[in-house]
Amino acid sequence: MQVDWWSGEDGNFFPEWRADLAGVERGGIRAVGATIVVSGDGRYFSKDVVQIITKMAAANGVRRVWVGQNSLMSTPVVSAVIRERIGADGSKATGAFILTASHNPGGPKEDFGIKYNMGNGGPAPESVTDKIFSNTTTISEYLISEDLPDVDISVVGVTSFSGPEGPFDVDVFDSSVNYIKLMKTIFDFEAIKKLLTSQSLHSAYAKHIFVEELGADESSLLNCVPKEDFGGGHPDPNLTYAKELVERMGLGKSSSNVEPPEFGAAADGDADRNMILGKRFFVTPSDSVAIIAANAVQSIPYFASGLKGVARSMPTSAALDVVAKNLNLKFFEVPTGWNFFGNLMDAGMCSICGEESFGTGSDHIREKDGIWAVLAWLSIIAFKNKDNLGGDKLVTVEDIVRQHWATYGRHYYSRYDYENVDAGAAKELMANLVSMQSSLSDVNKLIKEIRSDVSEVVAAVEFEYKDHVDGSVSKNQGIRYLFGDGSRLVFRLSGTGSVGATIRVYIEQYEKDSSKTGRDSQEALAPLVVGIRETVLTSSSEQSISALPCDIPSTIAFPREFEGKGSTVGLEELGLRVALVDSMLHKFVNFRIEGEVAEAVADAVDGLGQERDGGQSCRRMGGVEVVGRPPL
Ligand SMILES: O=P(O)(O)OC[C@H]1O[C@H](O)[C@H](O)[C@@H](O)[C@@H]1O
Repeated sequence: MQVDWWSGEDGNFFPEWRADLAGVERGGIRAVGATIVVSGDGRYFSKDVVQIITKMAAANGVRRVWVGQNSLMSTPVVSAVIRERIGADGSKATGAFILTASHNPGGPKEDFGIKYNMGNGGPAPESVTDKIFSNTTTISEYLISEDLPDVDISVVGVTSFSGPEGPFDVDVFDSSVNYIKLMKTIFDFEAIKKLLTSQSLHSAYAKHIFVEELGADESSLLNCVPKEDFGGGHPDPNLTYAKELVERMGLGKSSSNVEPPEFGAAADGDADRNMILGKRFFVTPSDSVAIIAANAVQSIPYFASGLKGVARSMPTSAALDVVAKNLNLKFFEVPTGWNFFGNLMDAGMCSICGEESFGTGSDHIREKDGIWAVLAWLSIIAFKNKDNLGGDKLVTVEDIVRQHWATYGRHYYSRYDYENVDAGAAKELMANLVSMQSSLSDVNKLIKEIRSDVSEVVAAVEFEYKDHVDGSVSKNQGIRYLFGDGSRLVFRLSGTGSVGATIRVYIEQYEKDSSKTGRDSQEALAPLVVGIRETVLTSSSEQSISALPCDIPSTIAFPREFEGKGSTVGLEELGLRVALVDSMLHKFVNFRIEGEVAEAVADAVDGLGQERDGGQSCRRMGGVEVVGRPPL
């Protein structure tokens, strides 16, 4: 379709701005003549924003805007489109505006966000985002072609305009085609097709890939029709928010007679994060990337000739490090944020990477990729069962994880989040933790007084990263306390929290003895948790302590790992341990303990006072609030 959109009265539309734009780079991103992708997870406001950005692009001399049909394009697909798609006129994308607030809820009263991805398909690096931010502090005017008509983005096709900045095209297309083509070059779809009997998935692309391409039953898909408000749900793929899936997989509280499927997975709003589940079994993201790396060469055709290297973000558990060491692979530890992996991949140094925040991916694109992670897991399961399909007993997700622990050892792992903390006080708390680096003997004395069975802190360091490729340095990336037995405690300030500050505490302990790798995470980590919480409290001033949330209780990122029927830990014992740990912390803050363990805690420490809250099972004991959801 050809449209003449410009209706400037004197034929001289914003001439001074045009002159300014000729050859100018804005924030390091060249606008004139560019081809930009604009799309996202389809959340509320996306369709309006597509039209606004298109009009601004036209006014800024952009040559083409590529839009996913109905404004839909997941973050990994955007990355693939930037890297792989060639327009009808031979054009390639310059960069992309991704309209999403990722794993945060959507809707008229919820979140909206815009991310910018670069020409390599990856997120903009700090140098660019810093520049964008600094421009926002000085901007005094912006260009927009308000008379450019809206484009119907529900219909696939190119609309060409001619206007004062020259020709301008809006190309609306179905992005799943490019992505599926790419996935077929990576995975053995036939092998996965043979395997698929039942699974549960969440993604706009799920139907096309898993039902149409791989033959899965449509009833195995949950929430796969994009909605502007995600149906009122919270799109973070974790055990707390993917409630329906968690129930279906036998990890919830309801005792349904229906046998759960062998495999379940979830993605977030823009399908870059993923959660992998087996029947009554949760795979931590840190284990997931390690297991994919350990099995990739045999199970995934794309990696058949070997891995260039592997990488994880700093707070992610060291499970991947052990795989790298055993398989003699190059290994990198980078700060939190996917852009750090991109540089390594562009330089051919890394094939597979992952983060504890439910991100897993490879160098096929420059973003984390939820569907890729699901296909990777299905490929591993298909490979492990290749001589066994139709047999009585499938090698399951749980079998694969337990085999992995038996071979490489297990990293028990938990993350605690303190949300909505006063930003100044959070900074102070972090500064105190940094200053404690110089008094390790005091820290050790303190910990030993509380628990003699915790090994010594041998180093406390603030993580700083020098990029292996461009030499840039990223400072203040979190504080690590490293223990003699390989355990780690990490403190970092979240970069994505939306109110005040969020402090994250990551707790990790390595167990090599295969007879001990089957324990419950909370039981295994209990001594360490006691040590660290007391350490935090001692390091903190009155001000930062009181800034830790009281009204809004701290949340816990990973619900307690369920061990299925054969739980090795008595809830009562576990409850007492948790109570011990928390009684130390809640001297100062309300700490929320939830779910089965919460009940056990409540029973164990009953008598300290209890209340009912809004019909929900809830008791308060001193500062501890107990509600009916699973903890860690
Ligand atoms: O800073 P946090 O809140 O811990 O979030 C960290 C995460 O933020 C975003 O989702 C990035 O894409 C991830 O790469 C990163 O891991």
